[in-house]
Amino acid sequence: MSKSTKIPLELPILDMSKPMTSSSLYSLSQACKDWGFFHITEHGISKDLYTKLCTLSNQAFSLSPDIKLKLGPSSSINSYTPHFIASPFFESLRISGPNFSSSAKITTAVLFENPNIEFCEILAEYGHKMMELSRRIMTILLNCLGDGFETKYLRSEFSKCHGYLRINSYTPPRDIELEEKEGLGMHTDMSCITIVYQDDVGGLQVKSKEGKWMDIIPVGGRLVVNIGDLLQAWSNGRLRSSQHRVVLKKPVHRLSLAFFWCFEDEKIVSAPQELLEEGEERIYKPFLCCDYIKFRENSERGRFDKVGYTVDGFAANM
Ligand SMILES: O=C(O)CCC(=O)C(=O)O
Ligand SMILES: [Fe+2]
Repeated sequence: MSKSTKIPLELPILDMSKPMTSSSLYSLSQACKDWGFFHITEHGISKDLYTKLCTLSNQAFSLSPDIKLKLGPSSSINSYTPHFIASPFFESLRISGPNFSSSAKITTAVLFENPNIEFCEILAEYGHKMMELSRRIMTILLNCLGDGFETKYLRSEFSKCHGYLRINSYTPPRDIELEEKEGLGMHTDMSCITIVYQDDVGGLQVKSKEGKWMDIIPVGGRLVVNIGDLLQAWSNGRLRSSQHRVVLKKPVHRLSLAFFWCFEDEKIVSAPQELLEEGEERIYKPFLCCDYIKFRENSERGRFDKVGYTVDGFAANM
């Protein structure tokens, strides 16, 4: 991979402690249409919680491959993605809701022989805070889509959403400075929304409509939010699920925490009639959420990269 030019992207920053004004709603709507990415601050997740979660996660990743492989990909627990699946430089641990604590217990019991109580408590706190944050962000996105949409759709469409956390660890090769490498290939997320904490190493990039890769520069205290395929389909393309990737440029370890907030498996994803302008057709056929997840998960290619394995390839009304 040749060196990519560094093009930082200016995205709106949403202060979660303040009420939305009409101009902040407008700039958020534009960013969701153009990029499907924005930042949030004052989100209620403390630096202390991040520091603890990152330290414990790094301890888990530093264990031997034999121990980590007990968690997956071929074990029934299946909460670990080892190197060489998404990329040679990427490995990942998954903690699932709604009971983050019990998911964390199972995972940490395998890793550390006994459940690591501190790790479990921190993962449960993080999981629950992310669930609440996702709901608050969805409320704002519904307000971007139209007057009264929050009242109409938040409960009826999004109250059964579930979440899971993927802790991503990137280990670049030593000679990385000679040639950049993809730590995580181009993909779209299968979620409604994803909330990402990236450490200060950076490397997350989003693809513009013109096909240029733009850098999402990490800034302390800010989280990245991006729209996933399920919400792109539900909003009839008004909220964009953009292709993104992670590029490794420096010989330093990188950690990220990606929280995915998704519709329940049995939900039929279909854009509400009210969202369609007069004469506008649905761009996606209504589909069962779990059928889409299966379509993506049945192949590692679909899970982590490659165009075609997106909701456009699955349900577009062509
Ligand atoms: O590591 C990152 O910054 C982003 C990870 C990501 O895109 C994902 O896990 O889907
Ligand atoms: Fe992603």
